[in-house]
Amino acid sequence: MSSRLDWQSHAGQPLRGNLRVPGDKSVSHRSLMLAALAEGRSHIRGFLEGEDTRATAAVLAQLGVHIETPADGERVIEGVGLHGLRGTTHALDCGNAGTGMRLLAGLLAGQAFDSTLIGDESLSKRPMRRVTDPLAQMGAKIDTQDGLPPLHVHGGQNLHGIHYTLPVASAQVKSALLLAGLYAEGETEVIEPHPTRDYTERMLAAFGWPIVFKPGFARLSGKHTLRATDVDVPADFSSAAFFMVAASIMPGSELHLSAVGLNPRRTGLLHALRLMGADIRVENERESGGEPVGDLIVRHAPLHGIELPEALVPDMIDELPVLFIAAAVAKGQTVIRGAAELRVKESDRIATMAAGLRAVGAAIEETPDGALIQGGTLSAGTVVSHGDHRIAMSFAVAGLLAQGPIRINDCSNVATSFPGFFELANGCGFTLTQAD
Ligand SMILES: O=C(O)C1=C[C@@H](OP(=O)(O)O)[C@@H](O)[C@H](O)C1
Ligand SMILES: C=C(OP(=O)(O)O)C(=O)O
Repeated sequence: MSSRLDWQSHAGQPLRGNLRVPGDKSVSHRSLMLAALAEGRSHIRGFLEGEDTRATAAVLAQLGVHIETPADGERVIEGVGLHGLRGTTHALDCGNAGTGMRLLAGLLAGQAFDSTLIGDESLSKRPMRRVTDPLAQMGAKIDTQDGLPPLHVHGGQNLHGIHYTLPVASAQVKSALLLAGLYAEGETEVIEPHPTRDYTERMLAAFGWPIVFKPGFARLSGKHTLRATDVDVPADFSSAAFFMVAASIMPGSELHLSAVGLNPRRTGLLHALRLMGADIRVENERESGGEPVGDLIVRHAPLHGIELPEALVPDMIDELPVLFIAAAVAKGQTVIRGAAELRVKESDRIATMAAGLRAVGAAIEETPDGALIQGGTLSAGTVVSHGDHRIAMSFAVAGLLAQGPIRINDCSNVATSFPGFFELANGCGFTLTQAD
């Protein structure tokens, strides 16, 4: 658990530089899990050294997987095979990571042994029935505390495949079912009304598991074998997002962001910012480790408010907090709808952003599934992040343009997804300081 840390974000310089943000969190979690269950040795490069992904690595190590760290951002994993994990009576601590806990719930549902998954204060408040209900339909037995963690996963259950239509757009739920499906008799099919990130599907295919998938659909059957493979993790679009908004709003800026993952289910913010008038070019598009990547060149441009197309929301679910900042300094009004899922993230991100923006003088009206934001000038103020990494980094961006410093309480969880943000930001023109 990290200690309490507050930041102040002051007026910045025009942002300049060539940055590579850390590895993708979603891909890093999945690469650990699939490599652990594979036959043979996998080498992961570009691994996110964040607290969330390290927590997943520690859980797998507790389950008997040998994981080496030859260098920062690298892991070498000796796969134990589909049935080679060893049970432990110790609780498995997922830290702050919803992804870790929900995917592991699916993976552990198929084991011969019992396990208990726990998390930090924020994770302990996040809804788990979205995974435990469909897993129960597959024959899993998982006890919760009224739908919240800890999760006690009973081993030795015979799982069977189901055909399941997701009630909410969630790659975590889809992935939990597919991971349980590896252990199930028959076919597991997941249908998504709104397609979500397909890293689990792509990576299962790369590890040699037969799977059929297209946007909004995935189907696999159980009892095949995963074969070790090397994984190159792209830079995390969600981390790049803070710099995309920062360079867009800060006059005189030009930032180059290299090798950013551009999976189409992640790039909603790019489209939204362009609709607002942003000047973002994608260059050198290529494939790396089965994922599209590219370099982004972001120049300052005057932004105007938009009605955010609802169809973009699932493709930018983690980027909405920083879009709120872009909207708060844009010309005119921005309307965000269809984003109720934000209320069940590390904090209630609609409420937390609305309170934070009001604290720095912005005009924002909260709605059940979004917000109406009137662009204008931001003032000095103090913002409570509720220990939510994306809120903390979003207000660090806001401080660039505010008329006085913005104090951001409780920034230690930035290390869950973006270790080194503070230094990288200060290196390209931010003025972030640690507050007493
Ligand atoms: O599958 C994943 O890696 C993730 C899915 C999203 O969550 P939901 O599945 O709850 O939408 C996202 O918010 C999270 O940061 C990572
Ligand atoms: C919601 C997030 O992550 P998780 O669900 O894994 O905690 C996030 O990183 O913004």
